[in-house]
Amino acid sequence: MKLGVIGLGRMGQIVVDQVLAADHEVVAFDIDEDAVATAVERGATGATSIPDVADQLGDEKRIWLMVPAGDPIDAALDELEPSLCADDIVVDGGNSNYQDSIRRAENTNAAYLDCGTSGGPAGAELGFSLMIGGPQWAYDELTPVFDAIATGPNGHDRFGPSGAGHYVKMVHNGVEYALMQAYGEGFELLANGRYDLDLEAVAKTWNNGAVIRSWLLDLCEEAFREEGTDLGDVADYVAGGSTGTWTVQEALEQEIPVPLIYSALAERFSSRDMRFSRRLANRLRYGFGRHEVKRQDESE
Ligand SMILES: NC(=O)C1=CN([C@@H]2O[C@H](COP(=O)(O)OP(=O)(O)OC[C@H]3O[C@@H](n4cnc5c(N)ncnc54)[C@H](O)[C@@H]3O)[C@@H](O)[C@H]2O)C=CC1
Ligand SMILES: O=C(CO)[C@H](O)[C@H](O)COP(=O)(O)O
Repeated sequence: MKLGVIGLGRMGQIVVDQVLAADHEVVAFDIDEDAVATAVERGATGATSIPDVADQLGDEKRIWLMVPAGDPIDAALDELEPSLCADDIVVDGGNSNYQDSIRRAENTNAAYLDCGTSGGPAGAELGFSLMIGGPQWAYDELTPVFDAIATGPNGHDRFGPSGAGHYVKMVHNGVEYALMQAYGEGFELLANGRYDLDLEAVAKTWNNGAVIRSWLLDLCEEAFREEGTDLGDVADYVAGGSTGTWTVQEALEQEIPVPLIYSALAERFSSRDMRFSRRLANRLRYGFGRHEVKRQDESE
């Protein structure tokens, strides 16, 4: 199969590599010329623009978008649309909102597959886990490509019509937030608790047979090994947040309680600013109890 890959960043270059390794052809494009050059070095054919990708693919175009979620997806689709027809297939492998994916599927001439991708750049050697929504025929047609990019045939599935793939990935990310928060809280207690512990050794021991072993715990072990048991100068700041926000919004709409996921999201947000509510609580304790007001340079 000949696959067009648009977006050759951390994830897109892996898609290129895996598809080439499975003996398919790749036509690669990115707005960053260096990224295109890298893909060409690895065996892809470079394209100079999105319409050039479409031209090089000929009839029955199969195209994988791996650009950032949001406007870049719409911009890429706007450029592709004049070249697309009903026999073509476009996959969005990024972290798009499932509602955007439903809208895009309705507004394109091609079959549109929304594909949640998990595993991250660090998991590339194993292959990804792919959560897919959209027409069954398009999923069947692209199964050789999914087999190549995923861990194998068990590493991908179609979960329903348009939106289902990104919906499942949205909830996956909510679970990811909660797991990270749970590991974080456990290690925070150990770091400040009764014993002088080597946290890398704790993570390693837990990862060998413990109930809570996981890839995220592998990554905890790596973090303590590389940064030190006190995490060195790693900042108290967690970026991201969009997929967790969507998960919580959806849970509210469905009236499903997700307190762990919400707490993890709130912890992220509260890492970004000094919290007004905590500052007010600090001052109120003085108000009612004449407890000392901690000032900013002495808050540790
Ligand atoms: N990095 C990760 O761990 C994971 C990322 N994702 C999702 O995959 C998608 C891509 O993520 P990354 O590869 O990490 O991002 P990235 O920022 O490393 O790469 C994005 C690439 O898209 C290119 N690009 C942007 N607009 C473009 C356009 N209009 N036409 C062509 N190329 C364009 C950029 O130049 C860049 O090379 C995002 O939706 C992200 O949320 C999903 C799972 C894991
Ligand atoms: O999808 C992913 C992992 O599964 C991406 O790494 C994503 O960026 C994580 O979400 P956030 O940026 O909100 O932390």
